[in-house]
Amino acid sequence: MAAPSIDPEPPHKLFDTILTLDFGSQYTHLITRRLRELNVYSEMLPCTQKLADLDWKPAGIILSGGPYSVYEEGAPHADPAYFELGVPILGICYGLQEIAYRAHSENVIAGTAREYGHADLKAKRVDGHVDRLFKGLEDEMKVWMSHGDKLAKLPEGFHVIATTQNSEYAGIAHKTKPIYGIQLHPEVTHTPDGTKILENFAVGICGAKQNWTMAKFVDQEIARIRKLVGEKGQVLGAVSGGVDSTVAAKLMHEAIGDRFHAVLVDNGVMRLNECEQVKQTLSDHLGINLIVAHAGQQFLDGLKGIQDPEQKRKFIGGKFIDVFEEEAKKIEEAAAHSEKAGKIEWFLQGTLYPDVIESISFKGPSATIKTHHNVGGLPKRMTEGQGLKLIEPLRELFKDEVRELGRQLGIAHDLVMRHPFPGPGIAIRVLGEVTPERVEMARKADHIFISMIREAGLYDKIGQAFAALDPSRAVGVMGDKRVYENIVLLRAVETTDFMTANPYPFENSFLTKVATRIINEVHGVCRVAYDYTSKPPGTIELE
Ligand SMILES: Nc1ncnc2c1ncn2[C@@H]1O[C@H](COP(=O)(O)OP(=O)(O)OP(=O)(O)O)[C@@H](O)[C@H]1O
Ligand SMILES: O=c1[nH]c(=O)c2[nH+]cn([C@@H]3O[C@H](COP(=O)(O)O)[C@@H](O)[C@H]3O)c2[nH]1
Ligand SMILES: NC(=O)CC[C@H](N)C(=O)O
Ligand SMILES: [Mg+2]
Repeated sequence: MAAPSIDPEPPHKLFDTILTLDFGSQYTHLITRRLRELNVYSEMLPCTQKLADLDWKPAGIILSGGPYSVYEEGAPHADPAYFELGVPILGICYGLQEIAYRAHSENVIAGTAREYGHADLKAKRVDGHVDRLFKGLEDEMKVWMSHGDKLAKLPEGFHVIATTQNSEYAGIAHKTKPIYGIQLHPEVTHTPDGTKILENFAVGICGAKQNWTMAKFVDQEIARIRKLVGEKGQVLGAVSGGVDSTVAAKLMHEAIGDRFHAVLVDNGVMRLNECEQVKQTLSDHLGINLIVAHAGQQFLDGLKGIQDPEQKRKFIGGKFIDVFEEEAKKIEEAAAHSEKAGKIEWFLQGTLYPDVIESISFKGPSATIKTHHNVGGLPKRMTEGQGLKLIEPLRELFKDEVRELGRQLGIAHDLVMRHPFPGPGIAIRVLGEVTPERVEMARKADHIFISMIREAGLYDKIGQAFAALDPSRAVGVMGDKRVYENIVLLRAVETTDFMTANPYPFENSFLTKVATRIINEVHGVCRVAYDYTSKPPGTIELE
């Protein structure tokens, strides 16, 4: 995982920020998402974060849900100092139980029945009106619950602000301090009024300004990069033509112009005409100084004989660095006698917030399913070997925020909405051994599939689609002749976060047309199959 970059003025110092302390719920990041959708900036930190180690003051604090029971040994607890800070606090589910438990350990017990799913919540009226947490939500509302523990008693100094049939204490508030607790999950879409509750907390109660906008972020980020890099600093960036690296590159170009050097590695396993197209888009349309390093042969030679997916990924990750290191040297040598002479000090990376969240989440990094080449090792060996410092302008953003940022920067719709494409490219879509002939078959099939998806107007409805080549062969009859040829696997998924995904439900007739074209046009293929596996248990890529 990327090392933190040096930030002179990170967003939490520029915007009113709600701090979300993560107690391990599956939904914690959604709290941050919902707040940002309200234009309120929010960051998530593990529940073990001590207030004294925080160098900024949050406008409010949210304690998330979590899988533990507050009363069990080893259960996590928030630093008591947050309760002395004087800023509003909202506990959600485990967070509510944490608030009650710290008042008295007997306040929370195991419930007799788990409450999982929908419930009808009634905000309680006091002197004729509901609490300000439920402002504008006077009527009964549908909410979503997921808990087994419950409050046995109301903590001292609190009163009830909402109930459900099963939860006497579905919402509580301190009588004099701005401390709130709710048993329901406002962050999930199954609670339709949840965003309003979060807005009432963040804006109404914490007084956070709703000024987190992409336009403002762009200006601030450009200023931040200029300050960080200085007047002469040079930045190297690995740019794939994918959304993240293109947006990061454009931002960098806006900030420092030609002192930014983008390098695209033609690794021999890119899609049809991809390198030419990326070069054209970046150089001609976006004005970015892009160098294409033609290293296809090196990659394909090194892949010879490798069957194992992890071995392929590791080889490709390592080779990428070799090529970048060579390019960095070449750029420095070429500039040696010009006014741009000097060492390249910085390395740009398109790290996104989900990567950061995964590394700081209380649950800890997830088990390694596959080594993503960029996360696995690229920056570390790169930065250590070359003594480069990392710069990560997107590390606070979610993917759809990056897309929005791309639009703000004037990047064309097609590029902004482009499906992700993994760094190891077609090499992990040719299952088993990678040979130039097999890469070519997968490449042609992929091109036909994607073109037909575009023509059918389906591209933006699909999260990611591609064709892969199976390592086995099948018998067929073509032109009255027996053939024993290759099998193409088509995969297309609907997903928003790429963590979970469902197969895209194409019409049969569409898939039949795609299969016919692939068999007719891609020499060496006699069968086409569609992959119906969701993620989990499958992953999006096949290797
Ligand atoms: N062929 C390549 N040449 C140079 N850099 C690459 C190449 N492939 C991947 N990278 C680097 O690896 C990073 C991670 O790749 P990843 O696919 O996650 O992001 P992306 O390509 O920018 O965007 P997307 O997720 O939309 O494909 C890229 O941001 C880029 O820095
Ligand atoms: O840059 C990348 N380098 C990699 O090594 C890599 N492996 C998978 N992916 C992409 O990550 C998303 C999730 O993929 P999986 O479900 O296969 O893990 C999907 O979008 C995949 O395309 C990669 N991206
Ligand atoms: N979703 C949650 O935060 C659950 C909290 C606690 N583990 C319970 O079962 O009640
Ligand atoms: Mg990519």
